[in-house]
Amino acid sequence: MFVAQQLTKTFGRGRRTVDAVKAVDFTVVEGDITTIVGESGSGKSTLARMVLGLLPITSGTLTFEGRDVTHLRGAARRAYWRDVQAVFQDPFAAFNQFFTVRRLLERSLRLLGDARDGRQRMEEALAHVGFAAADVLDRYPHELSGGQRQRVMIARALMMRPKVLVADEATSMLDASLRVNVLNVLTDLRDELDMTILFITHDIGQACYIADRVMVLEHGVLVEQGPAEDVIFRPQQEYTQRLLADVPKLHQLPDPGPAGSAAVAST
Ligand SMILES: Nc1ncnc2c1ncn2[C@@H]1O[C@H](COP(=O)(O)OP(=O)(O)OP(=O)(O)O)[C@@H](O)[C@H]1O
Repeated sequence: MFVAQQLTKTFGRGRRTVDAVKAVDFTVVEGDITTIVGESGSGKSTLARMVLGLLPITSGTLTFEGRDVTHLRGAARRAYWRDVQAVFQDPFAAFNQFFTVRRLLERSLRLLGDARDGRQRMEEALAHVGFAAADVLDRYPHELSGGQRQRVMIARALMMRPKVLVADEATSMLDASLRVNVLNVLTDLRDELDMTILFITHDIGQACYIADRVMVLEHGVLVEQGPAEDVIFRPQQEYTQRLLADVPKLHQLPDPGPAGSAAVAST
């Protein structure tokens, strides 16, 4: 679906440059969940934003379904965004707190222009993330849990009927039980709609949970990539081994205090 060759992003000029992504080569296969994993600052979001056409690419090439999409602009970029949709980390940021879910989704539908089947699209998209439209459309953001908000954001992306969903730390702000719920939504989308998903996370544990393929970024360099079972069970790089060594620590259950149980109860 995507082929990236020597994809590079350099921020700044002169001596004050940051090489955020350095000559990265990769392929994203249709119908796969491909996870980009790496520590904070490794260049994951920069890479995702280049793939989304949100950040100019310094050098290298990116193709989507065989077409060059390295430097898209204007109408071509808007057409690309119908095929390639994003879900970001903070579902709060995308919500206007005075808008119901219906109004939020209707505004997105208007971007489609001719949306005669809008209502059907909305209901279908909500069903894909496990909501009955009647249960959620008239709710305000504060009436939804973090996981529910993130599922609404995924539904909003799905209304465009994209071919690819880019999820950038889309589960990072959720507690463990809600996170699994959203990860399961993503695997269902792959299984039921054959959706191609690019999932960005700092947590290799989540990559273990959902990925078909894993790409490991270290300081902007793609140090390891391959089928998930190879990268996770037979990591070749010391950096990947180190990320994997942290998994049990990350997934230890926190002390279940009153706040923790309240968060789970509100799902
Ligand atoms: N607009 C920018 N201007 C200058 N440097 C930037 C800019 N955006 C990112 N960087 C730098 O590029 C590098 C990669 O950042 P990026 O946000 O892609 O990493 P990340 O792996 O997504 O990190 P995190 O998980 O913390 O979001 C970092 O050194 C960062 O400081």
